[in-house]
Amino acid sequence: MTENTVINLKNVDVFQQKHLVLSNVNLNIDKGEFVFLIGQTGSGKSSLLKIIYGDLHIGNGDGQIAGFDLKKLGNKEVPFLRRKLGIVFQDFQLLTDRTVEKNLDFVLKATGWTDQNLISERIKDVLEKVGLRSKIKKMPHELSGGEQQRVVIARALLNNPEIILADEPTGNLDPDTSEEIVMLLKQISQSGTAVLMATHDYHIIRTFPSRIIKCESGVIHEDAQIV
Ligand SMILES: Nc1ncnc2c1ncn2[C@@H]1O[C@H](COP(=O)(O)OP(=O)(O)OP(=O)(O)O)[C@@H](O)[C@H]1O
Repeated sequence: MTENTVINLKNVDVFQQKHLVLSNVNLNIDKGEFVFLIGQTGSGKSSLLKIIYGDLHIGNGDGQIAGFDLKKLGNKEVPFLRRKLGIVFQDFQLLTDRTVEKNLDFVLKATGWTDQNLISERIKDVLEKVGLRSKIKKMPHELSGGEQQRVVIARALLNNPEIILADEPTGNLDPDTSEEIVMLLKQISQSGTAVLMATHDYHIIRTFPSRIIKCESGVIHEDAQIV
């Protein structure tokens, strides 16, 4: 572990209730790294992400995530850990009853922002980053699937996260749009945010050669080869 480490898991056992999903997980991810997380359905990818964002408690082992010690993480600290993380899922989970701007405004206010000028600036900044500045007043249903996913990525960037966790972020998108989303996540990683992306999409993995971690038979392997 160095000063650049943002995810460090040591000898971690991942449980779903009493079921041991992954044992003895050792994983180190640095600032700015882009990492694919692969493995068959049920192999433990989402469970591993849940450990990282504090949704599952670690049993055995140790974990440091963006400066938080998972062993000492109580329910009260979880929201503070989540502010260091941007979470992007397959189903877009935008609030459907309000505009893009109001979706982002809601998250900033919920995470303690109060100055309306700073809020407006931040919303414009993140929309600029994802190429959607002109869609600020649109409702989610007026956007394509790819655009909605970009808004979700913009939302994940609001609090300048150290890590983006993406669980099948291209699962509902066509191949070209999927490539655009992954290109955007790659760009984000190049500006210093680590990205850990769970995917089943081998076309994407081949198109964007990156570090790969595979969940298989209850353990993780580093740098699995994709044929
Ligand atoms: N809430 C839960 N309670 C009990 N067992 C669970 C729960 N969630 C997942 N599991 C089990 O944990 C194992 C790992 O599931 P997980 O969702 O992490 O796999 P995954 O690799 O993300 O799969 P997928 O690619 O289908 O999303 C599976 O055997 C699953 O049945």
